[in-house]
Amino acid sequence: MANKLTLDSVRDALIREEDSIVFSLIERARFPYNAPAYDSSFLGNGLSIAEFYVRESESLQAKVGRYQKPEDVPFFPKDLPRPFPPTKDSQSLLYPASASVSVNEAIWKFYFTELLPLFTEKGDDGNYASSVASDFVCLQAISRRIHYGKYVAEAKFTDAPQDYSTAISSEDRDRLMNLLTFVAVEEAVKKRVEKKARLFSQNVTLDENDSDQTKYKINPSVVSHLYDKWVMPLTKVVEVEYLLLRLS
Ligand SMILES: O=C(O)C(=O)C[C@]1(C(=O)O)C=C[C@@H](O)C=C1
Repeated sequence: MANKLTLDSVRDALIREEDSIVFSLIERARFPYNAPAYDSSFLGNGLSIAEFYVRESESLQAKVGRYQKPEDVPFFPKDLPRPFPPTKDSQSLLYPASASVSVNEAIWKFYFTELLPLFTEKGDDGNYASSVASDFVCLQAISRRIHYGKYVAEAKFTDAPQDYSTAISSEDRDRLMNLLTFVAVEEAVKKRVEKKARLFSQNVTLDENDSDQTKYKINPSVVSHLYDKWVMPLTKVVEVEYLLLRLS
């Protein structure tokens, strides 16, 4: 995140994050759904391969200093080890009491139960390790994008402190939701991510007439659906929750 927080600079960061999300989904779509990777009885330790992989990966990443930034939110924050390299005390641009907001439980749920079956083929090719490694990249990219909502909220608050303070003091969630919603921006986001999915996931060949160019590695409309149904609504939840803590 840039040093100076403006709504434009945060929106630029959100746009950049779209690339990461689209590419991560394309990578995961190389493998079929692979149901055994999500079966909690498969390993015999009560955890699915996916959950085991994410827990262990987060533990390692925490040791080397990840999860110090408000947009990097772990899925399993309990008992994460402390980082052992000295971490630079980065000046957060956020209001400290609000930095801890997390909607990762909701992200975990929609990703595995609703999104994954939408963009992977049915089937089982045994590539469980590669599948869950790709899932983790998808989850982190989606989570980071959604938790950037904290910066969006801070920028909006700074632009109109009076309007927001009144709604925050009366804990008026509906008013906050109204204040921070820009329908035209949301429409543009949905169109842009669909276009990116179309461009990034086409088969590039040198033959102009090759019909392969219209075959996509992921269905572009799934990406706009992802944004419409989960990414933007959850970003707004993060914004509201952040703001409600903003004056505490
Ligand atoms: O750009 C903003 O103003 C945001 O709050 C981000 C976002 C989004 O998630 O893309 C969410 C709410 C707005 O209605 C528009 C877009």
